Amino acid sequence: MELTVRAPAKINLHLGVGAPREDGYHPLVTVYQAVGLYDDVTARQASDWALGVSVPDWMDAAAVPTSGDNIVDRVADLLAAHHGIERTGEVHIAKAIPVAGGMAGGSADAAAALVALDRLWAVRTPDDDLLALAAQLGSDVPFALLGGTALGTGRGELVEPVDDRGTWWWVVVPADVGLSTPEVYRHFDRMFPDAPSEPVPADALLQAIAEGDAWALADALHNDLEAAAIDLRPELGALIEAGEEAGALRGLVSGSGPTCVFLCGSADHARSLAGDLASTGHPVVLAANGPVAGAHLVSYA
Ligand SMILES: C[C@](O)(CO)[C@H](O)COP(=O)(O)OP(=O)(O)OC[C@H]1O[C@@H](n2ccc(N)nc2=O)[C@H](O)[C@@H]1O
Ligand SMILES: Nc1ncnc2c1ncn2[C@@H]1O[C@H](COP(=O)(O)OP(=O)(O)OP(=O)(O)O)[C@@H](O)[C@H]1O
Repeated sequence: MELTVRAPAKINLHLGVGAPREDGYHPLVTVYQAVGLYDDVTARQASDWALGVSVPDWMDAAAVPTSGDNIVDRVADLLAAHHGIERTGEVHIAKAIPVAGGMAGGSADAAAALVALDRLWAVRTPDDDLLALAAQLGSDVPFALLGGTALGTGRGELVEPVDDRGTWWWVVVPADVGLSTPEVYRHFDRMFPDAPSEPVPADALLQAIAEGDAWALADALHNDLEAAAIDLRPELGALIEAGEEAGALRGLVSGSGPTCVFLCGSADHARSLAGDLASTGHPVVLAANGPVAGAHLVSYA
């Protein structure tokens, strides 16, 4: 048996971050959107456990761990322990989501691997258990299972779908070198020692997407980690300015960065902005629409 599960990248349309909790995590009010950039996880039966990774030409293969500390190794350990079985399988991750880019690529792989190994091992884990295991693996992982557009609270692991009437078009510009998520949160704490304990609410954003109004969405996009990411990588500020000057409705750092995303008014607009940014010295420029589905089976043989 061989099966492939596909899982999407995310953008945080709204990322409100509060002062750190006692456990060190930051309380969040976030609106996630799954966008059409995907990693594929393929799993086949084997007597042992083996994991391989492939990346597109533009990605640094060395940035993805393969010797036992990939998040997919942790998924296999956790799901096997949950069912009291040994982990087995030959698993391959085909990456397309920028690594350490603020688009939850590792979380997408974790969600895809949960779905793939659950099928491969025929253990029929109930959805609620899958969501609880996902939350143990990382704050962004439950959303990668759910997909669509969703409100995230707690440390981001509590997710519920929200009304989204738009089909939104994004241009995505990854950086050569990723940023560490914990480092960006630490930098946020240094820059904003008086951050309120309650994160900024997402009301304006939720209204904009419920109405499907692109200009209202452009106005309402909000990321509390953006200033910290730009302070660590000042070139991101210039990139956002360049994208907006080239006609994006709005540019924004994605999550903890350093990937920047640009909201466009249509698919044509996204194609033309992507061309403009590519011709001004950005070697990798991608386009993606959202919302799209969470982790889902795409082939089974
Ligand atoms: C920046 C976001 O991508 C926005 O969705 C997420 O908050 C990050 O989610 P993630 O990468 O799945 O994060 P986790 O694997 O749960 O945590 C990694 C580290 O990020 C920091 N972290 C994460 C989530 C959160 N609400 N507060 C935090 O301070 C902590 O230092 C934590 O040790
Ligand atoms: N399957 C994987 N894909 C990518 N990185 C992985 C994977 N497994 C482990 N990692 C490690 O996790 C780190 C963070 O990777 P990831 O691509 O998930 O970052 P991110 O997209 O910024 O995360 P987020 O947006 O959820 O904060 C990488 O630098 C890498 O060392």
